Amino acid sequence: MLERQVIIAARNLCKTYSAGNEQYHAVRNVDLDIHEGEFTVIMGNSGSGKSSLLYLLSGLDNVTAGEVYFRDRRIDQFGERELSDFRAKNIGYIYQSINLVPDLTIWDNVTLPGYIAGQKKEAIATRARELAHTMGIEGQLGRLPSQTSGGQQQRAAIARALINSPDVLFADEPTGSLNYDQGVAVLDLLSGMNKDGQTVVMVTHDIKAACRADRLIYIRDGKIGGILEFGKQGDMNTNDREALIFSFVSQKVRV
Ligand SMILES: Nc1ncnc2c1ncn2[C@@H]1O[C@H](COP(=O)(O)OP(=O)(O)OP(=O)(O)O)[C@@H](O)[C@H]1O
Repeated sequence: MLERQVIIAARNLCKTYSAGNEQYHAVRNVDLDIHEGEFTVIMGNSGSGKSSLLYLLSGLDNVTAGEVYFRDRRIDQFGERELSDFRAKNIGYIYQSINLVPDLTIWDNVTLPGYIAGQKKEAIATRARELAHTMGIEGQLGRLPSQTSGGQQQRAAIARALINSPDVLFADEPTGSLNYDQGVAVLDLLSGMNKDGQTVVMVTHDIKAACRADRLIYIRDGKIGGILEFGKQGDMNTNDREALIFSFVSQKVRV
């Protein structure tokens, strides 16, 4: 087997939130490697710290303690400007709540991060047209998000996350607000991009969605509760994979 390249590494990662006099330890001493080209899925109960972990790995939030490396660069020590430049160029993020800017058209939403990353107008437009075609939202580009369906908004959010051809695409429950067919279409898009080499890290509650994983990480109380490795196995059918994930997750929930 080829040696897997680590693209993001977390060491002894901690996140503590303060609310009034109380402190909440959402991420506790996590050591984790994300491999280049893999489809990593993160599962765990509600409130277990999945989104918090994603924010730290992607440089969207500051760590309380510990280290985050992107290849050989230590991003938790970046200043604000360096961090936002890093995020714009290297990271794509699909938020749990879609998060399109309501008074910008779909086109403007999709292209905005291109301008933030300092790309040329023509290059942004070419990439945006290409992504709109792949995502099937060409007919919606002139509309406001409120004039499109949830599935179209989610596909626009994916296009926006991909406009700068990021090294890593993070997706926080990208199918959470979609109906079954829309959800499958979005997962097919993510799987297709992964087959073409895109590194994907996705949080989901859905076992069927988790079947897309090469590697499944289970989070419990802010810690890694277990890791299930599939690799790029074409030989395991979806039913067997689903049964394996179900038994893995059920066991982790019970422990
Ligand atoms: N800004 C914040 N301030 C205080 N506590 C927070 C904050 N953000 C998250 N938390 C708490 O940290 C814990 C982990 O939250 P997080 O959103 O990471 O969980 P999650 O596993 O993604 O949950 P879900 O599956 O419900 O989205 C929760 O108990 C949450 O209430």
